[in-house]
Amino acid sequence: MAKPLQIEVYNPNGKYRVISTKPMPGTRWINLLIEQDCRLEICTQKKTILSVEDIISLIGDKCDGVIGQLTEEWGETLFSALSRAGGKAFSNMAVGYNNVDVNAANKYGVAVGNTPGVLTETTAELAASLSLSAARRIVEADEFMRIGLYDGWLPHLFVGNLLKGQTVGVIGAGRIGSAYARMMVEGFKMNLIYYDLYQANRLEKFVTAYGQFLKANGEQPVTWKRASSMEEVLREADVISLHPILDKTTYHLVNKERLAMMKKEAILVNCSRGPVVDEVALVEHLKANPMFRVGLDVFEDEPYMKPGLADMKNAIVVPHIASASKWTREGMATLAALNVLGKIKGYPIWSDPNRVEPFLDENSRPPAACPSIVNSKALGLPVSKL
Ligand SMILES: NC(=O)C1=CN([C@@H]2O[C@H](COP(=O)(O)OP(=O)(O)OC[C@H]3O[C@@H](n4cnc5c(N)ncnc54)[C@H](O)[C@@H]3O)[C@@H](O)[C@H]2O)C=CC1
Ligand SMILES: O=C(O)C(=O)CO
Repeated sequence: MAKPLQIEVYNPNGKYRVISTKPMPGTRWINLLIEQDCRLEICTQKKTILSVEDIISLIGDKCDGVIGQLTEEWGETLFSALSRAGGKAFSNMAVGYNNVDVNAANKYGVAVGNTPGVLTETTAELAASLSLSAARRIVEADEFMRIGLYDGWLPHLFVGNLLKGQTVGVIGAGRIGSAYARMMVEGFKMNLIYYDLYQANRLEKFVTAYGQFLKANGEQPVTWKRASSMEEVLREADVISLHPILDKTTYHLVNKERLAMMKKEAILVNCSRGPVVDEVALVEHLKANPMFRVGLDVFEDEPYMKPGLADMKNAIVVPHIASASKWTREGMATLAALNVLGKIKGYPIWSDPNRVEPFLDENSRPPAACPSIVNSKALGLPVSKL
C-alpha cells in the first residue's frame, strides 16, 4: 500500500471532516471552519501537483467537503469517491474551473464552488505589468544590467513602444478583461477595442465618460469599439490581452493564422489559461518576428513550456502568479472555505457571486451563504435573500 500523505489536523474532534489539498495563505479560512465544528485536514505533502490517487487517499471513507486546486483533475473518479465518502461540497481555490467536470459533479450531487471577484484587480494588474514590461523591454534590460553589459547611455538602447494613444485590444471583457481595459485606458490613455460574446456596458460607459473628461481638459479623448469578430481586434490593436474562460470555444483561440493577422510589433499577453494560445505556433511566430512580444503567465502544458519558448528574448514568462497578491490569495482561501462550509451547513447560495466583500471583511462574521457555487441551478440549490 502507498505511504499515506502528510497532513496537518486542526480541531480533531470536529463533527464535519473537511480536506484542503494544499496549505493556503492566511488563517481566517482555518478559523472559520474550526469555529463551525469542522475537523480540518490540510495536506502538507511536499508534492506540488497531487494525483487523482493522492486525492482519493485524502478523501478516505468519510469526508464532508474538499477545498482543491486548479492543478487537480476533478472528474468522475474524484466526485464519485467524494460522494461515496458522504461529501456534497467541493470548491476550487480559483475562479477558473476548467479542471472540473461539472457534469460529473452534478451526477453525484456535489456543489462546485469557485472564487470570483476577489482576484479581478490583482489579475488585471499582472496583465498590465506584463503589457508594460513587454512594451518597454524591462526583463531584457534588467538581464543586460545584471550581466554587466551596460557601458553607457545610447540612443538605440532598448527602444520599445509608447502606449499612450495606441490601441489596447481585450479578448474576453468579463470581470478581469474589463478591469485590465480600464487600467490601460485610464493609466496610459489607450483607445480600446474589445471582443466578447456579450456587450461590456459598464466598460463602454467608463471609457466614454473618461474620453469626455479628457476632452474637457483639452486632451485627446480616448475611444472604444466593440469588435464584431476577434480577428478585428487582432488586426487593429497594438497590445492584446486574453481574458476569456477556457472551454471548447476558446481552445487555441490564438493560432498560427490569427498570430499572422497581428501587427508585426504587437504585444500579446495571456493571463487566462495556457491552451487559449497554440504555444508551438507562438514560438514559431516569436522566432520569425523579433519585434513581436509576449507576456505569459500561463502555459499550454503547465508547468512546462513548449520547446524554444524559454530561449526567446521577446517573451516574458512568469509562473501563473496573476492572482498572487496577499490580500487576494487570503481572500480566495476564505471564499473557497466558505463555499464548502456553506454547503455542509445547508446555507443558501449568495445571490451575486461578484459581490464578495461581505465575506472578506475580517471584522465581521461572513453571511450565512455559499459565496459562489457554479452548479447551483443544476442542483436546484436555494438562493439567499440577503
Ligand atoms: N492567470 C491567473 O492566475 C488567473 C487566470 N484567470 C482566468 O481568467 C478567466 C476569466 O476570469 P473572469 O474575468 O473572472 O471571468 P468572466 O466570466 O468574468 O469573464 C470571461 C469572459 O470571457 C468571455 N468569453 C467566453 N467565451 C468567449 C469567446 N469564445 N470569445 C470571447 N470571449 C469569450 C465571457 O463572455 C466573459 O465575459 C478565468 O476563467 C481563468 O481561467 C483568472 C484569475 C487568475
Ligand atoms: O483563479 C484562477 O482561475 C487562477 O488561475 C488562479 O488565480
